[in-house]
Amino acid sequence: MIRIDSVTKRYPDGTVAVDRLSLEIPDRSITVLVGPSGCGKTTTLRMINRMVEPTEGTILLDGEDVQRQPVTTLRRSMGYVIQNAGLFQHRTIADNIATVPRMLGWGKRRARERAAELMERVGLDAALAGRYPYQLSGGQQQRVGVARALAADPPVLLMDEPFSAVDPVVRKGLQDELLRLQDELGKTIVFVTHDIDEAVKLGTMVAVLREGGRLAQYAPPADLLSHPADAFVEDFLGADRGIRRLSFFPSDALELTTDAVVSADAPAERLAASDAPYLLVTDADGRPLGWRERGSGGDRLLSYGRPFRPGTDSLRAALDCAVLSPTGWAVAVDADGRVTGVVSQQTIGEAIRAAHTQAAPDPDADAARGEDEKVAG
Ligand SMILES: Nc1ncnc2c1ncn2[C@@H]1O[C@H](COP(=O)(O)OP(=O)(O)OP(=O)(O)O)[C@@H](O)[C@H]1O
Repeated sequence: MIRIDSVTKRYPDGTVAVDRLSLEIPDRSITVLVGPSGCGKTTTLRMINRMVEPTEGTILLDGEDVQRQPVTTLRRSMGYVIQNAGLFQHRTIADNIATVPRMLGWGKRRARERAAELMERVGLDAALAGRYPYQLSGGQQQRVGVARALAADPPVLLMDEPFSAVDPVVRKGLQDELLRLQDELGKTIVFVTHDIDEAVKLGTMVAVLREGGRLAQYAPPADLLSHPADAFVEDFLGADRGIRRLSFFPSDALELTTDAVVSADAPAERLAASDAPYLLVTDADGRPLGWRERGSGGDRLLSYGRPFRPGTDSLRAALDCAVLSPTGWAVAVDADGRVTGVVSQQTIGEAIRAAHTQAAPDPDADAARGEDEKVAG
């Protein structure tokens, strides 16, 4: 939908912010531009809606050169969200959200209804509608920023470090919310961040830029983690690359066992009969209570840690549960929190090896990717 074709931006003082950048931004997905400070992310984003004009190259939207489109029409098709939300401080939350619909000539009532609908969509309490931005938390303001950008239902959303100014917990909530919203709305989102974890979590495609505004790599996040194009990308991805990549593998193929799971009200012989070193004890509803060490007297139970949900959680989550568990076994539960089985670190290790083998790319595909990268770079 958006095609950036050999675009360069040289500012009047001679700074080359973006250097011959080419990217195909797929329709209805999140494409993340990531890289160190000053590598040209914001400049690239602003060239898409023509807040900055390229020095060379073209940007096509649905096959049409954005330079040939009137700026107002272009910007109406693109919501824009920035860090700290950039809200109008003297307008209420509802009026902030209704800004673009009102500009487009919508009646007051319709605009207000739209604002209410969007507040619900982005998880804001309707009671906040009459407040002013300073009366909201940073995270709430950021949600208003997203709602405002979505108000006229533009097909494209440009987001420039939208979640950078909030604390990590709020940030995670906003990221989850964006993914949920995107599932519902299917916008074409271009998202700028300097945080590689955010990029890997949100992006369908991730473009890593390096200083001087050059493209270092453009790939889906799992490929980025498994095959960084060079030392710069590898360094930028940081530590724990292997572990982080496990987030892209599902945990539902893990072989669970119920041999070591017993109900607290099971007869004592059942506990004694098992030769497992640890037994997971559940309550009458099948929810986990803790681990009992074989041969240990009394009712003392070891913590079962945090369980994982096969089908929803990744192999990374399952491994984390096993690593955190005092027994080395992870506990699997269903949506109601009832135990469906347990799995050892060793079994998880085998599943990881199998996942890596399945995911190993064939050499031809690798060679093709190398060519693409050369073209893109
Ligand atoms: N109006 C301008 N005039 C001159 N140079 C500029 C201008 N705007 C940006 N630059 C320079 O262009 C380069 C790229 O800036 P840009 O803001 O696009 O980077 P960025 O990757 O978004 O950075 P950050 O992560 O710090 O926001 C930087 O060296 C910056 O100093």
